[in-house]
Amino acid sequence: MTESKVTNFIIDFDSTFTQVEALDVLCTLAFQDEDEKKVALAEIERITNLAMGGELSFRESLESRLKILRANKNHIPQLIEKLKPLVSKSFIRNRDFLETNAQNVYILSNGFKEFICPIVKEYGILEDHVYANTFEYDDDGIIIGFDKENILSKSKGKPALIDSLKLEGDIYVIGDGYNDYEIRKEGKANRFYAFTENVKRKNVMEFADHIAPSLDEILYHNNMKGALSYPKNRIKILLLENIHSRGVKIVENEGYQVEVYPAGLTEDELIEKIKDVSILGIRSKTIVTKRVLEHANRLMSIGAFCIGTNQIDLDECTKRGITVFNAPYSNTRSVVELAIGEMIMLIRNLPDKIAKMHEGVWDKSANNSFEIRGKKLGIVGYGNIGKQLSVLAEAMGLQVYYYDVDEALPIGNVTKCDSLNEMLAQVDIISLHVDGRPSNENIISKEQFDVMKEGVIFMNLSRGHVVDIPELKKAILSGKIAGTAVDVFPEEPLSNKHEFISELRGLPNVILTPHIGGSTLEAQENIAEFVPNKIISYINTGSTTNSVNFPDLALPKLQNAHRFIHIHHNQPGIIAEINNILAEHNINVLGQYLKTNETVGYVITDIDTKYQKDVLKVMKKIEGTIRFRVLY
Ligand SMILES: NC(=O)c1ccc[n+]([C@@H]2O[C@H](COP(=O)([O-])OP(=O)(O)OC[C@H]3O[C@@H](n4cnc5c(N)ncnc54)[C@H](O)[C@@H]3O)[C@@H](O)[C@H]2O)c1
Ligand SMILES: O=C(O)CC[C@@H](O)C(=O)O
Repeated sequence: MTESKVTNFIIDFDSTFTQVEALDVLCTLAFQDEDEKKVALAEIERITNLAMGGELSFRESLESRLKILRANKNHIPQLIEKLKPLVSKSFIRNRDFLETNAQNVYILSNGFKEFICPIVKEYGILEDHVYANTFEYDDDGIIIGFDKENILSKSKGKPALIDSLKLEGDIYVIGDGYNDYEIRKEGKANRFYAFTENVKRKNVMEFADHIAPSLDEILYHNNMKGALSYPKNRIKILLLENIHSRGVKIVENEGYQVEVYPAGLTEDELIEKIKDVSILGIRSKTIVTKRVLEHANRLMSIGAFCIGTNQIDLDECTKRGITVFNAPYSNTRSVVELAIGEMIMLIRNLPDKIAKMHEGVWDKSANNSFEIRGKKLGIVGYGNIGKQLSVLAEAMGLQVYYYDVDEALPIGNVTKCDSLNEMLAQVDIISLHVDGRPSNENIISKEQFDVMKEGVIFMNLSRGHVVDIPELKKAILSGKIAGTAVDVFPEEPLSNKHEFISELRGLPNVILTPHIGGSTLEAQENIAEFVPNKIISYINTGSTTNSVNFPDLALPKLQNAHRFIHIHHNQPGIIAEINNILAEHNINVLGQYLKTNETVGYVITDIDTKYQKDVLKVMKKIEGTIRFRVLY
């Protein structure tokens, strides 16, 4: 029989087991007056940080803090109730681990047993494994000090206490403070994990054997079974192009390692960055090419924080088992509002009138100024935006015509056209809302401009490459087009610092906008909520609902089961092989879900939690496997 090696975990309480410093919370209870509370809190925090950073002896800090506090016995039960929901998230998640390993888990704190014991007890931690100080009270129950004989009330108390315990096996310390590191420094522990889930102290992290943003990370690092199959902090997410802070918050709260960059990246820059990235978030500027994907060994998912996904090589993503999500509806209204505003501006000749006013020219006249009411609007691309525009335009008295390559049922009284040219020939205002598929390059070129009516208003808020720009310029200069609004361009600057170069600059009655059709705060916030939630759901459950390139599978929450997620090339026989392997390993299947598209098969199998782990290797080796992962 092989002897199992014992590992003892020595866990700090304040800001490690719980998210907060208990004495700070006690302070908020002890002071009724808000101003007094503020001053006291700031002072207590200052002293705590000095001690945690190793700049003040622990005893001095404790004495000063208790003096400021003036708390009493009656505050302790209230404090316990306040602290209970503030246990660190990863400790709450890993209650099973703490309970199962109670014999080797110790709390070692310079805090006080009176509030620590009732809290950690709920996580299976044994009362005689809690080492901490105790309060001293006066006759009125006011806290006046602490037991000065307790080794933990003294400087370097933690290493001395560990020494006195004479524990067998390895000693791993988990804490956020310098005094936790001191145990390792004094040679009384084999390893020190700087715990950063709640606070990050530079001068503690620099001494750590390992920085642990969660308890999950520590368990994973030690090959121990925790609540998560993979610690979230190991999942790196790169968010480019100034994604709204709401989205950044959501992924940070999920525990991912997040890097944010305000602009797009060039192909080479992205290749450099993508190597250790598991999730990439972009908007319309960053082009995700096959070459980029060849360097993206860890990439699981891409979030397009917009509608268009033409900037991503979707086929290559699918072949590599990378899911892509977008926000198909969040900014549609913003685009429609801009289109309505611009058609009014253009038909009234406002861009030129406004420019003249800024030059001091008062040009009051009705010449070439019209209402949009009663005019014919032609919409190219009757999708989500095109349809919404048609509804608003009709409500404003326009007669709406549309042309779409796909069968699209008309809404309201709009007129469907059978060909693009047929529509272009009869309308007064043209608005493009097609998607960015490569075959849409220059769908509006000389031939199309030629069939348009004289003095037409022309707008493109879809994608830059769909319009032949030199031909557009000719049509503007010839007077064929009376007003133009362009929001999207074949070449767009990578960031706000780069110059916008276009031959459309300086032309008459032309509105040029920097691809802001969807750039309203409402839209950006909606997108920043929608996309991360889709990705998180994919990572946590395997659900691919609304994915742009993957078979659509909405999966139930995982309960008392492990989930095998198998992505493979769509070829015959794989599902049979998966099931043969499961049968050979005597695995009890609780549920199975399968969907395929032309490129990949996506099979989810929920199984009983007890199984021989060697099946994992066998599953990965099935011929045609692209990716395999397990969730629990
Ligand atoms: N300017 C911006 O900031 C901004 C904001 C959001 C969306 N967009 C762009 O607007 C466009 C439309 O968005 P959506 O959400 O309505 O997309 P959508 O996919 O819902 O609709 C596009 C429609 O265009 C049709 N279509 C494609 N090619 C066509 C062609 N050659 N001729 C006629 N019809 C064609 C499709 O069949 C579809 O019905 C997309 O290109 C999107 O990227 C731009
Ligand atoms: O915000 C962006 O960069 C892109 C907006 C728009 O083109 C979209 O596709 O949604």
